[in-house]
Order: sequence, then structure tokens, then C-alpha cells
Amino acid sequence: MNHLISPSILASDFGNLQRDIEMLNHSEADWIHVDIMDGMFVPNISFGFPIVEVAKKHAAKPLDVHLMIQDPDRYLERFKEAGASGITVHFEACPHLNRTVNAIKDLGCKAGVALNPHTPVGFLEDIIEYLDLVLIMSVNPGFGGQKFIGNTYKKLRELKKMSSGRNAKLFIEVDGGVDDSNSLKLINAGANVLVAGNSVFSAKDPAAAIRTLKHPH
Ligand SMILES: O=C(CO)[C@@H](O)[C@H](O)COP(=O)(O)O
Repeated sequence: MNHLISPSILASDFGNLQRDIEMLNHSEADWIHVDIMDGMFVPNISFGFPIVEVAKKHAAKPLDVHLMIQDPDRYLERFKEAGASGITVHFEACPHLNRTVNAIKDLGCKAGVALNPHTPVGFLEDIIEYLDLVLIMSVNPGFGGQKFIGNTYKKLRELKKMSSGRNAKLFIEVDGGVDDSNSLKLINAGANVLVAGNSVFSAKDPAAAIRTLKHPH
């Protein structure tokens, strides 16, 4: 599978969200990553349904919604209605993960599970076949612009090994501190979806930054 790019609008200019989404529509971005933070599961609050609805209204590409929230089951339907194509929940926030994953799929969305930097990939051993996507956090969730954590490469290799043969079509997404200095190494380690916030939206030419991530060398 050729890798996909999912720029995170957390780093976009909310005052010009329509403009930034239209830039993504015309770029080589494949998905649009939407970070939802509740101030409980993570120590930061990002935005909620109204912004997701605005993103959906202008987006020509699928919304890849990452819920950094406690007890996400309460809101799955609302995020689907707001425009999510895929919904990723945190392993650490879901005591009944199998039920949550089934609920996401029943809504017709791609179901993803995110792992914090300290959470072993092996915890997905008994659910890997049922997932559309696993998101490996390469920073502690809650903020954009953080330093990339190096044990991510090992986790990607382990996940790639675990999923091949059992779920070869799995999207293996990496999120946090991704830029053109580590993109190729991440892909070689097994990632097939790169999330990038600051390295895209802080660039002079964001579409060019996306192109570089799409064609790393
Ligand atoms: O989920 C998160 C942060 O919790 C990420 O999606 C970040 O928004 C990525 O931002 P950069 O590290 O690429 O700036």
C-alpha cells in the first residue's frame, strides 16, 4: 500500500479554516486529521462538533477523527453525524474496547485504536483482526508541536509484524512530531499513514510540505 498523508487541522489557522481545508483539498493530502481533546483524558481542550461540521462542509477528503476523550462511546454517533469517515479511540480510554470498535463499525465508519507512547502494541493481540486502523502516538497526546519519541520505530515494526498475515490491510498511522526528517524511516518501519500538524501548517508552503511527506527520499 502506498502511504497516505493526513494533515492535522489542530495546527491550522482556525480563523481561516475554510481556506486551510481548501488548501488540503488541492494538495496531495489523502485524509484530514481532526484531533478532539476533552481536557480530561488529555490536559488540553481542542474543539468540538461545530468545527468538525465546518471541516466536513468544506472538505473533499475523508475526515480522520482522533478522539482523545474519556468514555468515547457517548459521542460516537455525534461524530459520525458531524462528518467523521473514520473514528479512532484510545485504548487507554476504553474498558470495553471490543464493544466500542463494533459500535464505530455499526455506524459505517472505519474503526481505529490509538496507543499512547507507553502502551505496548501487544495489548492489541486479541483485537487486531477487527481493526481498520491502529494509531501509534509518537508524542504524549494533548498538544501539537512536541518532540518525536524514538521508541515509535520499534512499536511500528512490532505492529507491522503482528498485523501481516492477520490483517494485511490495516492502516498503521503514526502521529506526533512527524516531518521530512523522519518520514521515510517511519514508512520503512511499517507506517502507512503519516499525520502531520506543525510540519505542514507552519511551513511557508504547506502544500509543498505535504508533497515532500508524500514523496520522501
Ligand atoms: O494528536 C495529536 C497531539 O495529541 C497530533 O495529531 C498532533 O496534532 C500532531 O501535531 P504535530 O506533532 O505534527 O505538530
